[in-house]
Amino acid sequence: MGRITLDKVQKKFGDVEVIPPLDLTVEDGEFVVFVGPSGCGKSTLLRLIAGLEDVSGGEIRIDGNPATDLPPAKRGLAMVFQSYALYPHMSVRKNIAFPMKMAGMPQDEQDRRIAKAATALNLTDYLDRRPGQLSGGQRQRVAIGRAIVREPAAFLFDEPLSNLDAALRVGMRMEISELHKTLATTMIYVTHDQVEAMTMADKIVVLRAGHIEQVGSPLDLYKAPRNTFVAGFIGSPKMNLLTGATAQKHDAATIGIRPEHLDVVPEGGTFTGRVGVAEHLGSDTFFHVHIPEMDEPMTVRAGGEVGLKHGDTIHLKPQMQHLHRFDAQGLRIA
Ligand SMILES: Nc1ncnc2c1ncn2[C@@H]1O[C@H](COP(=O)(O)OP(=O)(O)OP(=O)(O)O)[C@@H](O)[C@H]1O
Repeated sequence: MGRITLDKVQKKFGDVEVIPPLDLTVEDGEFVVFVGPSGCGKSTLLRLIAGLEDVSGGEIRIDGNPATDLPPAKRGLAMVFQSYALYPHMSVRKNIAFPMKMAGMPQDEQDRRIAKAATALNLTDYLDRRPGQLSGGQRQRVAIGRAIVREPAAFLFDEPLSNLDAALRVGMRMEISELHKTLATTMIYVTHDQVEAMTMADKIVVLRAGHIEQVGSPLDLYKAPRNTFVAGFIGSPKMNLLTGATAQKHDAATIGIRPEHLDVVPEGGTFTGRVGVAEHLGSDTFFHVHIPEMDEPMTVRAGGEVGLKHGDTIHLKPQMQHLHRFDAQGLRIA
């Protein structure tokens, strides 16, 4: 079990309200990602759920039971931090066993759970090493192992991969997703990396200044962002947002078109501009295009290799079925 509900949960630090009253339900077994720019309150919200911060108002329930006033250890949740928080002088086995030892669990049960976690995390050959003899990715797996053996109702991850290099991040991302499928336990995961959010989440919660801007599946958010903030935040590279006469032509204050929904055409097209930067990746080509009537360069993602270079003229045709329209308040027009 691991259904978590937040009912008007609020957090103030002194006079500053970091999280205005907020409602959210995380269903049992769901993988939920909190995403948003730096300082939007992702970690604070996770720490409120964990019990590492006290709420200033509202109620937290775990599987229907009031948890707002429970200390962290009594909530049945396990938190995994970016900093690993391993004991350097203890072996991997002892690090993983630590919470079970503290709880006074019988040795044979401890051994069974360690063996199971080590198998799930490919750590069996490293159990007698110390953290200093492991790579960053292996250390993070030990930290996850220590969470698994507690058999928690939910795992809470606070930017667990941000200390790893890019290649390792991709590997660990997949390992955590696999682990979620194996364990089928609720996971709440904080990141500012929207690619992590898109690839791992069942449900993404987009936060801005402590407010929930939108909750939905990755594809819901990609296909129908509720406002210009979500439109600009989800998707990589970012959606192009155009205002002025171009938007007015479509009865909108702002229109959005994703880089992958602009076709490079030999002539004509809706927009004609000059290539600023061209990034040739082989699989894709990204162009940053200067269009005379626009303030900001437009980003274009062309599939495969397209042989245009800096200074060349480029003609672009938006795929009209993928145009997003927003009103003067930045809200999506249906
Ligand atoms: N202990 C504290 N005392 C005062 N203000 C705090 C405290 N902890 C966090 N804040 C403030 O609360 C806001 C939200 O912080 P939080 O760490 O939750 O953001 P975040 O979205 O996780 O950011 P990041 O992605 O940079 O880690 C920030 O403005 C931060 O300065």
